Order: sequence, then C-alpha cells, then structure tokens
Amino acid sequence: MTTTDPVVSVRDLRKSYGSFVALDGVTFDIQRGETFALLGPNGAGKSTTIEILEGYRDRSGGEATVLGVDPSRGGLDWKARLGIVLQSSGESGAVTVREQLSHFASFYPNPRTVDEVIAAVGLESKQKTLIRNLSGGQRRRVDVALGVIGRPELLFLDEPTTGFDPEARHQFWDLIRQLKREGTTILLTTHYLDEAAQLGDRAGVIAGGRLIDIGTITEIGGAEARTPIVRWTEGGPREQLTTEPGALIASLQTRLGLEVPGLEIIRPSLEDVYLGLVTSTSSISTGSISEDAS
Ligand SMILES: Nc1ncnc2c1ncn2[C@@H]1O[C@H](COP(=O)(O)OP(=O)(O)OP(=O)(O)O)[C@@H](O)[C@H]1O
Repeated sequence: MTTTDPVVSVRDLRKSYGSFVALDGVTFDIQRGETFALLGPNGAGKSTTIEILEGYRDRSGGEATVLGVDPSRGGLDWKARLGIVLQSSGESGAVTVREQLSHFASFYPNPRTVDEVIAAVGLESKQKTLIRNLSGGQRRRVDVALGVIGRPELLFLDEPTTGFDPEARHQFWDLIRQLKREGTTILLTTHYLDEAAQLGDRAGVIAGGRLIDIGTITEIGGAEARTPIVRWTEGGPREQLTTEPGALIASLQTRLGLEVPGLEIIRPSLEDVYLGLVTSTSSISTGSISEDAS
C-alpha cells in the first residue's frame, strides 16, 4: 500500500442473510485523512457495511480493502491500527470508567492518556463511577473514549452520538475535528444530517442496500439544495411552491426588490433533500436518484 492508496476501498460489496439481500453492490473509496459519512434510514445497510470493514462480518461478494488488508483476514497488528465504536457496545462493566480506559490503553503501542480522553468526552466527574451505573448517554461517551484511546489511524464510528445531549454532541464534534487535524481517517454512520454536514468531507447515501448518492455534502444537496423554495403564508394555510413558480417569484422578488407580505424564501436543508431522496423509493430501486440529484 502506498501513501496515495485509499485507506478504505470497497467494490461491489454484497451481503445476504439467507435469501435477504442487505447489501446489493456498494462501491466507494475513502482517502487518507478524509471523514466519510454514511447516511441512510433504518435498515439501509450502514452497520452491515461498517462491520464488514471492521472485520466483524464476512461479506457475501465483492472486494474490500482496509489499510491495505482484506478485513476478513486482518490480524492483530491490523486491528491495533483501528478504532472501533460499535452501534451498541454491550459495555455493562463492573469496573470504573477509569479502569476500563486504562485496561484498553494497555493494548496499544502509543495510546492517548486516560486523562486526555476522559476530558475529551466530558466524563471527568464520572471517572470513578462503575460503568453499569452510568446513564445511556454517558456509556456512549465511554464507547467513544475507548474507540479513540489507541490513537487509531482509521476510526469507525457507528452512530456514535445516539443518546447524546446537545452539549455532548458539540463536545464530540470538537473531538472529531481534533482527530481530523491530526490526520485520522474516519468512517462515520449517522442519522443526523447536521452531523454529516458538520463533520463529513464527503458522504454516501445508502438505502435498501444500495449507495444511491455519493459526493461532498453540497453535491449531495445537488440541484434541489440550490433551488429556492418559496413559502406563502399570507391569509391561509402554508403553501409551498418548490418548482418553477417558486424560483420565478424568488427571482422577481430579488431582482425587482419587491416586498411581498407573507412571502418567505428559503433554501432546503440537507435534511429536506435527504428526506426527499429516501422517501422516493420507486426512484431508488431504478437507481435514478443519483442522476436526479447530481
Ligand atoms: N444477522 C442478520 N440476519 C438477518 N438480517 C439481518 C442481520 N443483520 C442485519 N440484517 C438486516 O439487514 C438490513 C440492514 O441492516 P443494518 O443493521 O446494516 O442497517 P442500518 O442501516 O445500520 O440500520 P439502523 O440505522 O437501523 O442501524 C436490515 O434489514 C436488517 O434487518
């Protein structure tokens, strides 16, 4: 593997559980230092993808390379270069936060200090608490701390902020930005579009086991994100004009400086675009979404 090779390379990845097809030919690369967000609704295939790349699940077909190694054959040296935060950790320990982190740190050649990671996830006041006595969100913070303590080259985060309160999410985003500055490559799955937009250099939208769109966050927003939506709220129920009339009114209002009471020009958020994508299931199955949104 050379320094310019992708850190993660996935080609036509397939996974079936019996007759059920969970992944139906997924292809993407992640470059060194990049943060890639995998977005998709429940059951889309995000965890299946990430767990194959972590070496937890076997694939049914296609190719995968992670840090130059086929993850189904990765040994201990390979695993020591990864940080893994699973979707559910099963951390129910009868040990304290501090003890658990110290124990994990001892597996790695060049770990971060326990104090550093405890501060990074905001668990200073709970470091001597048994893990089983933590709240759900606090346990999740322990999971994240365990994932980063080994100073991984590649960090896998499967819905890392589920159960976090807003302050903890922002603290987590700061931690991820610090890891990005240090050059860590990150694969993140999330339902939160603001999280993908805040952290992701690029994102892939997965639905029904297929990657239906891939690109920078702006590219995924695509034409729809650039088209103004006009909301007319004067005298009656809210009406939304999303196509040509909306664009025309918006353009006239801007060019002529018209003040129209009750007229609000907005641009759809990534969330609006995403919901449009994942609810158009008929288009997804024909694969036309990526063409429409590009
Ligand atoms: N061991 C299994 N046996 C059978 N089906 C499975 C198994 N694991 C996952 N699946 C199915 O594969 C599909 C993809 O699951 P996966 O966990 O990858 O989705 P996801 O995108 O991570 O969803 P979520 O956002 O809900 O976590 C789902 O329909 C799920 O029911």
